[in-house]
Amino acid sequence: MPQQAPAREQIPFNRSLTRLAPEVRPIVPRLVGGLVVGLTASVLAVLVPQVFRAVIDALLKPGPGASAVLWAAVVVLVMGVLEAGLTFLRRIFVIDPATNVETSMRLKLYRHLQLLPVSFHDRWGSGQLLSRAMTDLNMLRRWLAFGAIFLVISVATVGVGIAMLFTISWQLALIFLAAAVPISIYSFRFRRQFMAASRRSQDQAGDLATAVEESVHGIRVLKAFGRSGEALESFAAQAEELRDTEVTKARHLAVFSMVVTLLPELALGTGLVTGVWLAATGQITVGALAAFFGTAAAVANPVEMSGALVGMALMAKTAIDRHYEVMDQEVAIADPEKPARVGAPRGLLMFRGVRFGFDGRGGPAAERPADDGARAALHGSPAEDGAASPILRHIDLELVPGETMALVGVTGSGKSTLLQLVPRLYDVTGGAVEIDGVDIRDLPLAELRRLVSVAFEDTTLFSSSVRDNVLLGAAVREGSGAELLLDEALDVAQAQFAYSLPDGVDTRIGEEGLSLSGGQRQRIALARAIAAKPAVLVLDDPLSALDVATEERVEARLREVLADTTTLIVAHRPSTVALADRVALLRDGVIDDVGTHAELLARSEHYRYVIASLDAEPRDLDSSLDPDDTLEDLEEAR
Ligand SMILES: Nc1ncnc2c1ncn2[C@@H]1O[C@H](COP(=O)(O)OP(=O)(O)OP(=O)(O)O)[C@@H](O)[C@H]1O
Repeated sequence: MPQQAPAREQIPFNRSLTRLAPEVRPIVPRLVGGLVVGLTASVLAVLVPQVFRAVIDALLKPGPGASAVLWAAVVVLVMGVLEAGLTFLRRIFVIDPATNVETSMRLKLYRHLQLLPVSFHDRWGSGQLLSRAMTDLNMLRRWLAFGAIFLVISVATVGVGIAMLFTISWQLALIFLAAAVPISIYSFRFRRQFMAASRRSQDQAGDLATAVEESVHGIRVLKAFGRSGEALESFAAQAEELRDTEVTKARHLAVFSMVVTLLPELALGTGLVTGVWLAATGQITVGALAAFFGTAAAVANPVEMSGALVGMALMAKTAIDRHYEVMDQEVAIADPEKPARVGAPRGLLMFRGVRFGFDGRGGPAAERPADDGARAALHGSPAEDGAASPILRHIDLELVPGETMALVGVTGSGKSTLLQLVPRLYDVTGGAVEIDGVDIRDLPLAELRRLVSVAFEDTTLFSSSVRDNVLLGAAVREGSGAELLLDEALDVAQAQFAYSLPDGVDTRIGEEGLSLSGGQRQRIALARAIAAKPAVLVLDDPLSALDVATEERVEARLREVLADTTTLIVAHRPSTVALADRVALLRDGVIDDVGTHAELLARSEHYRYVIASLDAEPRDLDSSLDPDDTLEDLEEAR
């Protein structure tokens, strides 16, 4: 299972917000518009008590007060309508742009995920990426459209309100202001606690999403081994952990909300007693007293909301941090600054002193290649020699154009790893892989991946038609040329079954479509590799799931294709070895020997051992390889 994302340093709030600046800049005018109308609506609400003050004071004065009441009613009505209209306008101003920011950030994240090397995806759980792409960005949108604006409006409303309170009575305003001191002190503690819990919960939600994804993917294994119960238990434990964190978060929020509700209420109570005394002693008018309570209530409202608003802001901050943790990951495998071209490809594939090792976290180990200092400087290869013991210590191998070479070695010797270096799924940590004499790191990635085509042992099909899956890497993907390519590829891979599917080659396969058998999937994947018409074909045991008869048919057709395509093929079966012109024996991180199957059988004890331990069938060993190799030879080697 991929590990969880590594823990990061605490990033100050303002620095997190600064990261968002380029995304938010284009929508600033709309946000400011939303803010202005929102503020105006809020200030109107704070001003309403001033009208009451005027009315009450007018009524209490001797003389006719009825017209004042009527006017006041009209003013309050107009203010109410205005406030409602402005609130509506605020939503119109901010919803669209906030959604645009969410979509644009999601697209950038997706694009970056596509660019990031396989080593990154080895390390990060899919749920962590899923939760960042969906939940975090959704939260950010809601904060931009509502939380951020309301936070500013609330602060401004409280500011204006307190200023109004001072115009009414400085004594009463001071009482109200006194409540702000403990609130401010407590808010620091709340911020720290809530931010930690929020980070924990968003990470745990990501892990939970990974768990769901893994168990859905592995549902057959879980069922077949009767381990659904254990899976549920482990999931329940993770879900429980998340629940605990959510409860902790809610508790912090509840305590803070209690403080910000209680203190203004206490201030109001104290203000009531003091206000009545001030009015009774003639220090303020009755109208002023009424206005004080109206204004204080208008101020208390945003203060009470501040718990939720601050909580939302902290969750949005966590979402920003989590987003940029991924966006900050270096695209270590990228196009070269000065790209080279191969011209008309011949398909000469060379491994020159290639070294490679994983760093224990799935990434390529950092090392400075002793034999390739200039290259290292050019490509910025990381330093720290010997960060991990290399799987490939020194690979020298040459495949001449059109040659088919089988790669054999004991399990775990690094065959698949070596193959993955050719399309640059991982970069060598020393030495170089070259195609037609050009270091593959000097080729634009698009060109390299046009030159090289792969079929992995573990086939991945996408949720789309057979046609789209097969033509995924093809130069032409529409029209009669594409149809010809498709027919040919399906024919070579013996995947004609695709025409008999419910909608023929338009049948949707993959995760959301029709389920195919392992052998059918492998043949579609093989057809995909063939349809790309590469100069170099890299096949990782592509026939392992086929039955004997189908394998024979695929091999017969594959030989024709392989005749003029340079092919490196990992072989786990003697019949696959039989496809090759030469065989390379991988042992202890080096190419131990290269030669024809017969030559290696004759001179390499280790080769005889490896061949004997392959998934041998009498048919394969007797007929597919070399007429001189007898089963007795192989049994002896075994
Ligand atoms: N992403 C990865 N992160 C860390 N180690 C890895 C990773 N992929 C492979 N390895 C390790 O590299 C070694 C070589 O693996 P590789 O899959 O290349 O072997 P192989 O020769 O193809 O094996 P097999 O014949 O069983 O398919 C193994 O020890 C494996 O555990």
